[in-house]
Amino acid sequence: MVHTQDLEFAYPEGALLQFPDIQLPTNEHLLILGPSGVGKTTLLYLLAGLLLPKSGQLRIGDTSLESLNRKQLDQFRGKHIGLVFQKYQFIGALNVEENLRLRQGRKAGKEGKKRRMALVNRLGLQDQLHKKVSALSQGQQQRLAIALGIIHMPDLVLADEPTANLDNDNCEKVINLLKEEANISKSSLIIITHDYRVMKHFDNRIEL
Ligand SMILES: Nc1ncnc2c1ncn2[C@@H]1O[C@H](COP(=O)(O)OP(=O)(O)OP(=O)(O)O)[C@@H](O)[C@H]1O
Repeated sequence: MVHTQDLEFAYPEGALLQFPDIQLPTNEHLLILGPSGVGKTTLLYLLAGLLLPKSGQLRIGDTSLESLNRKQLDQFRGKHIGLVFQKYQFIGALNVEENLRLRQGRKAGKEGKKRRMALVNRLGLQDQLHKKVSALSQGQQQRLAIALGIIHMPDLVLADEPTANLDNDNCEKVINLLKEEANISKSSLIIITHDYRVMKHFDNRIEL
């Protein structure tokens, strides 16, 4: 469950950004739409605990993020949140499988391998496992970003502009993959975008 109330943020010398309240039950999906510059990425960073609000409350599951210090926030994010970012979070020196294994952590073991293989199969990346990330096509990198955001079965997946630069066909595919994978992982899903093509895929929407 994601719950925010009266969230406000201001960059140094920037205007005050105020965000509508969010109430998202477990396993549900939410689309946050808005034009460029309105504060979408800032809200996503607040939800991920990467920025701290000026005021307001933010709860994910039973945890109030404002009660955590930096280190606890990092630990909480690593375990409970999955990020699918505009700028991909790959380690270029590693191949696809190594990137995924690193994200899963040391304890993943046999179950982790099963999960990894099932996920890459569903995302059509099974033949790319031993390739360096830089050798993947843009579409493959986009699917790897989804895999990295969800492989650890987080409570909440946050996706920032996942359909940017995609044609209509790939836009549909990426949204469907995100929704399907979130359902399989029993993760709540929040997508932030200025891409109004995505609107029809979500009943639950907030406009900034
Ligand atoms: N690091 C920063 N320092 C100062 N101001 C910033 C910083 N990052 C963003 N801003 C400003 O805060 C506002 C919100 O930015 P944000 O990136 O959250 O918008 P956005 O809706 O995600 O935009 P876009 O769709 O173009 O990515 C904008 O006016 C932006 O110029």
